Amino acid sequence: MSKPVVYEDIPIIDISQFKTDQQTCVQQTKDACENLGFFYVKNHGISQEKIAEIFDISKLYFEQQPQEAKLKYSMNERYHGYAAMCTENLDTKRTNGDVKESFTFGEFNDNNEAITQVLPPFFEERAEFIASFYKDCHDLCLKIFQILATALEIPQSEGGMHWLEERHRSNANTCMRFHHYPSMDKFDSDEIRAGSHTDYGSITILFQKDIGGLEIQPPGTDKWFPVPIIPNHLLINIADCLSFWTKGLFKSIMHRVSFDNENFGLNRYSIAYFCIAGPDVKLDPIPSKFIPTSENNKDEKVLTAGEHLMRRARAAYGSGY
Ligand SMILES: O=C(O)CCC(=O)C(=O)O
Ligand SMILES: [Fe+2]
Repeated sequence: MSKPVVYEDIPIIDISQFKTDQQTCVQQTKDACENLGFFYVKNHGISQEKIAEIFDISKLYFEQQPQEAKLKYSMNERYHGYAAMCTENLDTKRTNGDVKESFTFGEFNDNNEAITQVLPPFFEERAEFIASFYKDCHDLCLKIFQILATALEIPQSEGGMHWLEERHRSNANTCMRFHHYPSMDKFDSDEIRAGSHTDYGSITILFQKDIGGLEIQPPGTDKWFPVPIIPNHLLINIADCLSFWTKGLFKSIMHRVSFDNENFGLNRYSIAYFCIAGPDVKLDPIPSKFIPTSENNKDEKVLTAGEHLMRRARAAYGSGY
């Protein structure tokens, strides 16, 4: 048994080291994925100016667009678009709804056009910038996939360091979500900003700003630990598909966003980039010496990334979408 992890142990990975000291970078990342499934990255290549601008766009949208205009572009059947306050229960055992509103962007084409949804004019006017930010996020995920595939020592003949990238050639299910968690007049411990959940895709990049509240539950515990915001660092977490592909070696752990006595009166904004494999990509084990092989029952149907996503999204949004 590895030692219990606490939040102080959320590792910081300098991903520029993948070029200069690959062994250290790869080993640190592997340990982080096996222990906690959450880590910070620094020298990640996404400019602070762009991050500030994308937060400005998100804030302006939630603050200034009339509710009627938001609702006109409500989530479509692919869960892209606007989701009003309390329409999602990330913890499917809860029914009050998470105290947040969100807007989800699907994929963009090379002309910066959204291809899975019709964008509201407010975002259409800013589509070039939003698409370029989306691409920055994707490029960062591809870098992280190279590190993870290297860590797993996937044989060249099977795809080597490109094994994970290959499975993300289609970005059809990847999405970027703006969150606005509004302030509350009084602290109510029964309410939650985002109920406890694991993420559905491969990895998530989380951009937080100013106001904390994110908490994680280390594997094997029932305790929650706050995740501090570290300036200029991004938070990465392993999501379900990577846990399936590694048969649980990489951890997709429970996290939530809660109210506390200090933050309940403050608006919170965050942005998540959920990098998700192509819809038909199978979630069978990665060929790696670190992952035990078992005799697969040939008749057993292997779940695909798309099936897992739809199953989880349907549970969280109910039949409302
Ligand atoms: O807003 C946050 O900090 C986290 C949100 C989250 O975990 C999610 O939407 O999956
Ligand atoms: Fe999450």
